[in-house]
Amino acid sequence: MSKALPPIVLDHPLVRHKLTRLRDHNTSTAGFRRLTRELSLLLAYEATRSLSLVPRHIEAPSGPMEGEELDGKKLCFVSILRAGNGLLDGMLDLVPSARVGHIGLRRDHETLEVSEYYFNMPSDVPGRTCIVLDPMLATGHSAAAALTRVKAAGATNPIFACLLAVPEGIAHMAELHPDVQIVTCSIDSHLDEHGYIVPGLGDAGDRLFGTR
Ligand SMILES: O=P(O)(O)OC[C@H]1O[C@H](OP(=O)(O)OP(=O)(O)O)[C@H](O)[C@@H]1O
Ligand SMILES: O=c1cc[nH]c(=O)[nH]1
Ligand SMILES: [Mg+2]
Repeated sequence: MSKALPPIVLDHPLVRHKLTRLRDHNTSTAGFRRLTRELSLLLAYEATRSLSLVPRHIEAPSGPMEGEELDGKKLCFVSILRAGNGLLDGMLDLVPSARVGHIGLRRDHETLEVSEYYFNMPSDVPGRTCIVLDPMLATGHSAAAALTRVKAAGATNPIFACLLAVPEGIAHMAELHPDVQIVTCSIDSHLDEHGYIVPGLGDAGDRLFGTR
């Protein structure tokens, strides 16, 4: 089997500070949303590091110069519903021209298997770099299912960006998608008996949308 790409972990004081506030169960719904948006902007900065550039000639105030611009088609962010939507605004703050796809995946609380209830991608995915978004990489079933769909739609070199990952989810992705670069703000300790990340931040969707 091919060797999986090692995950990239953001090691920055701002990320660690904001992540601690995010994990705090006293943080309000509004605070959780704001912190998720801020963290996703920092995540976008790292997740887009490998994008390629082409030369671009411009007239600077001091005269002509060879600058650079992003190569190829516009980026596509793919949100895994619901909680992936919490990462979208920060990503779009940094890359406003990106296209957006959505994949609805529901995790069964007993079996931890996922089922798809929605799929909507831009029509011209082939040749686009897709960054799949979900705050949580727990068992990895949701991320792996989403990556399978995004690859089938023709995405080139897809990337997976999350706030928290655990070794179990990273191993599942390494088995099924060793070519996918994972970018995360933290690798937490383990999963509990209900498939929740420890220490984690609770249920990301519920905290973002105030549903529990
Ligand atoms: O790695 P996994 O074990 O698959 O778990 C991670 C998934 O669980 C959560 O979604 P959930 O099913 O709770 O849906 P929600 O976003 O609608 O709350 C989370 O947002 C991920 O999509
Ligand atoms: O800890 C977890 C695991 C899966 N989904 C969440 O929202 N939180
Ligand atoms: Mg949830």
